[in-house]
Amino acid sequence: MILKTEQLSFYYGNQQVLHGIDFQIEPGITAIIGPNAVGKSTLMKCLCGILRGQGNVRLDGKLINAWTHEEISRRVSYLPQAFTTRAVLTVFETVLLGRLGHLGWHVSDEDIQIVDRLLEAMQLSELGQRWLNQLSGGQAQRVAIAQALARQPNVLLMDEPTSSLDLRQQVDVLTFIKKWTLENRIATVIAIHDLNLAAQFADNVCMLANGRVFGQGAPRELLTPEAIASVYGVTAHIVHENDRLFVHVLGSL
Ligand SMILES: Nc1ncnc2c1ncn2[C@@H]1O[C@H](COP(=O)(O)OP(=O)(O)OP(=O)(O)O)[C@@H](O)[C@H]1O
Repeated sequence: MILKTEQLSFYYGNQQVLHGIDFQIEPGITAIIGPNAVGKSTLMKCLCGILRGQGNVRLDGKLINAWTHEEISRRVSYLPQAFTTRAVLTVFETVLLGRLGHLGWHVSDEDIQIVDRLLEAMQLSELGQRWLNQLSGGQAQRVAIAQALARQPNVLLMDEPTSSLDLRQQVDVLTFIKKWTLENRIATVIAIHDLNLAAQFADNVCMLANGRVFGQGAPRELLTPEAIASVYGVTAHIVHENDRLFVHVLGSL
């Protein structure tokens, strides 16, 4: 177990958003799914210590409050839903910034190799010298993902990392994130709306409803018509084909 919550609750003022969440993250990919405003981003922010709720969050068994900010940021990389920066930087420099925690007196060959590999994987090699403010939404999102990976964390938290990407990019980027997760034996948590992508790439799914964990388990166990109806209020048909699971949404209940 790398990251764990015990009876985690969170309030914004008087509004309780998370209600006693017990959630465990193992190496591999965990998808957090659930309707709008259910608390996915809030949970992600609690997992990396940006927000502090009631109950416990444990990183490598130790309470998150007991780690310093630097210690957390060396282990956990968090990619927020909206990546905005006014910094005047090129694409290459922005991804290299992800190496900040690793840099010694100078930028090593290894740092450059990692940045080059990530730029290539995110199909950004041609754009290395482009200014950040000259990118499309999808390109900027891939720069943010490359920077998060460049930090080489033990835990990678990504809030809707494919929301601006076209169909091909969604698949290519998630395929690379999965490969990176396995290669580095890390735990990657992805908040995502697309249930088909969650089924395709996640080893584990955590389904939230009303600020609570509705269920956690393998996509096949969790993504049933009954669960989808109960959590999203839609009727869905599930098809199993060539070891893959497909969710067809038929309509609102
Ligand atoms: N800074 C804040 N102050 C007050 N309320 C907030 C704040 N951030 C989020 N909320 C509220 O908390 C609830 C959960 O928001 P959160 O962003 O965690 O949901 P989400 O599941 O990530 O939603 P979405 O799928 O729409 O991105 C919502 O009702 C939201 O309006």
